[in-house]
Amino acid sequence: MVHQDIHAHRILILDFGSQYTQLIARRVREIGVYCEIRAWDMDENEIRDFAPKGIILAGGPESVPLPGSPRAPEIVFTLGVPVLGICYGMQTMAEQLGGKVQGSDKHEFGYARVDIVGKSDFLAGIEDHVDGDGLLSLDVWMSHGDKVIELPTDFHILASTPSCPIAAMGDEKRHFYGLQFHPEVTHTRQGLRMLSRFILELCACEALWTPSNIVEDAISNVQAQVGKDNVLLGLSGGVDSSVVAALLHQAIGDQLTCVFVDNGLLRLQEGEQVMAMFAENMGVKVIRVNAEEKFLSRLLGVTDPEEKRKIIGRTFIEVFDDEATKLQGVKYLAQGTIYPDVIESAGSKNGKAHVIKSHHNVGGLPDDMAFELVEPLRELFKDEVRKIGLELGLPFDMVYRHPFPGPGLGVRILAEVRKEYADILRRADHIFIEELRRADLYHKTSQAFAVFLPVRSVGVVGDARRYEWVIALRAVETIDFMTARWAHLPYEFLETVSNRIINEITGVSRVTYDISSKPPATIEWE
Ligand SMILES: Nc1ncnc2c1ncn2[C@@H]1O[C@H](COP(=O)(O)OP(=O)(O)OP(=O)(O)O)[C@@H](O)[C@H]1O
Ligand SMILES: O=c1[nH]c(=O)c2[nH+]cn([C@@H]3O[C@H](COP(=O)(O)O)[C@@H](O)[C@H]3O)c2[nH]1
Ligand SMILES: NC(=O)CC[C@H](N)C(=O)O
Ligand SMILES: [Mg+2]
Repeated sequence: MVHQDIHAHRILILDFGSQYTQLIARRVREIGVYCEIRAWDMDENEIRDFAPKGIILAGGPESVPLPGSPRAPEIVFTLGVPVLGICYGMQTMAEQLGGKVQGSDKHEFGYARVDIVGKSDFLAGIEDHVDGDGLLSLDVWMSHGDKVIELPTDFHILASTPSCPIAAMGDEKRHFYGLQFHPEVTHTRQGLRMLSRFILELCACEALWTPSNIVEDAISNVQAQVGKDNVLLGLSGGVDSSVVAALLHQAIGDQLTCVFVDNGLLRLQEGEQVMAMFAENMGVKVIRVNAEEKFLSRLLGVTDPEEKRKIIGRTFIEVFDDEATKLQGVKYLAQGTIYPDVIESAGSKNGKAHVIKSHHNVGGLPDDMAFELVEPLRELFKDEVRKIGLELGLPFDMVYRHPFPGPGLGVRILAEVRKEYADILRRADHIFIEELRRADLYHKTSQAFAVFLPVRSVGVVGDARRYEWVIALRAVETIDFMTARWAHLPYEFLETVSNRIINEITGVSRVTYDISSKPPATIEWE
């Protein structure tokens, strides 16, 4: 039984376009409190109805002194709840409450030490250093050009640096606070404590957002939504759909049927593993559809990445549709949509973000679709999805496996997709992953895979000339997949993988390692 509404104690985060806004939300969730990110121009009535226990104004690239720059809705300051402004959020708060902000194109970026000034509820007991005179200071991370140069009415300075005298400010009565630095990044050593202080003490939120509460809540919501009807779930064996399968299996048992589509673009033995795990071990109803022929024939002659993605997306839906028709009486389609998918597709809808690539499961659903959607992970970040996967009893290895995109090898063959290329790539990928596991490097990288390059290159294997294809290896480290650093894998390790791929796969004469980070490259090659 869920005795308390786990969404009741909630924080609203208004986004001014900073890259760190998602990070703030993840921190708030880590603290155990539900939060949502909304655009800075959220409707005032909606803000009232949202009923936040506190509001965070996040950072942004714009400059408060410039005409037309965004402002927080006035209601933020009249609702009677605590408000925390971070960077741009602090600057607009200062300006809107009667202070002054000075623009500058001189950027202050990186580590700074700020001195704590006076006493406040907000920073009491939070410090990194105490010098001989009892002066307290904090190690923080800054990224700004503009700064607040006059305090708004009733505010005091809480922290200061020589170049930024108002580095933190507060109005203790209303519990309005502003930080010029970023508490959400780990380089601000006490950042999490500051956010906890704000959320748990000043906003008086209870930490109800825990994995077991999330699971209980999701189960009862799904039961209420679907009643006695049947649900179809596209199961890929990836983290998100697997967690949905486990969750729905607990919630509605036999009303769930999963469809696993073998599109011919999967990793080696993927199908067998999915069937073993779900159908045999967990007793979930899984239909395995062999649609290799269908996918590959439609992809024949197609080389444009976006076109491939669209064909694959459409074909998936068609297969789900066919299966649902065969099953009859299926009213709901379940999906593993997670919160970043929702935020990012909203971004592209508002025209604020560019479409870099069309993800096959977002925005790809036909308007006249006969199903209603069940998306129990819609509010969760990937790390939360993983935690509830463990809570639901899925094995660690399944929950912490690398993501694998729905279009699969289709976007890792940089050419027309042919079965012979897919077969080569599958084997190369398998060797790479096997070696990563053997060297205990799999969980030290966030995602790793091989890419098939349609280039022939000369080699010599056992005195014989070879004129064959090139395989590129890609491995990245990332937390949120929005930015990523190429993984600095040991040379000896890369050597082992390269030797195995060239020696064991006759169609390959050369292996390269991708050393591009995201941005400017993306993780996948197409
Ligand atoms: N081969 C497949 N068969 C059935 N459904 C699939 C397949 N591939 C993808 N899907 C559907 O598309 C959704 C999105 O794919 P995506 O790869 O983003 O998620 P995932 O596979 O569940 O998790 P992960 O991101 O860890 O790979 C999945 O949740 C699943 O519903
Ligand atoms: O389910 C998916 N359908 C897709 O169409 C898709 N495209 C990219 N990805 C995955 O998203 C993450 C970021 O990838 P990019 O840096 O290439 O955009 C990486 O983890 C990619 O593997 C996809 N996942
Ligand atoms: N990170 C931020 O929010 C930056 C705010 C503002 N654009 C500045 O440069 O000061
Ligand atoms: Mg996947």
